[in-house]
Amino acid sequence: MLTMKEIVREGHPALREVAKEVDLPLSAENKQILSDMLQFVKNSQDPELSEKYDLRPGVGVAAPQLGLNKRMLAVHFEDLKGQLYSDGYINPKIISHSVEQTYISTGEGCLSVDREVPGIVPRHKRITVKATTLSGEEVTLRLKGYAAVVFQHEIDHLNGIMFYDHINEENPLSPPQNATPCD
Ligand SMILES: O=C(O)C[C@@H](Cc1ccccc1)[C@H](O)SCc1ccccc1
Ligand code: NI
Repeated sequence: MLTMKEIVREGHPALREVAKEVDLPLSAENKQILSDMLQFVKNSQDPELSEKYDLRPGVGVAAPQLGLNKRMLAVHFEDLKGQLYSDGYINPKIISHSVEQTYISTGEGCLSVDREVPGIVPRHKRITVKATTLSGEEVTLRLKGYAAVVFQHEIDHLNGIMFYDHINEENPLSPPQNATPCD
């Protein structure tokens, strides 16, 4: 099973690379990797397992955080309306997004960043994502608010972008124009 030992930390080159598209259908190896990533996120939210294996709670993880140059990510979370998002996604692509922005009022963290980085992280409020799921289904996701933020955070990892790259250096705590909090 994956633990925090497998998560690379800021400074590791994998976090600043643009990850390569993954061949489909998934090889057995890539299917196992993505399945392990999804299980890791689920385990990180389990009180007993997270304590037993010292897992930091997370709602998603991207393959570059395991040092893997692959466009794969896994998420497991409920949005603020209780809709569950729990799957692995391959070659996700944001095909459209709103001009309107959103943000988490308390800022963002990252499993690959072992420090607090205060600041508002502006994100698109609505995004449409095309991807292939762990089971091989081609899907189009229309995401808004918190779900849109989670997917943008993870897709950023596939493009070598860290959440703090989006924080306004002069006014880190000031919400951007045309933006409303998602929480
Ligand atoms: O490092 C990662 O990619 C996982 C992040 C994803 C994330 C961070 C901030 C906002 C949205 C997604 C971890 O989930 S950070 C820890 C965390 C745990 C619960 C809720 C939000 C963030
Ligand atoms: Ni992250």
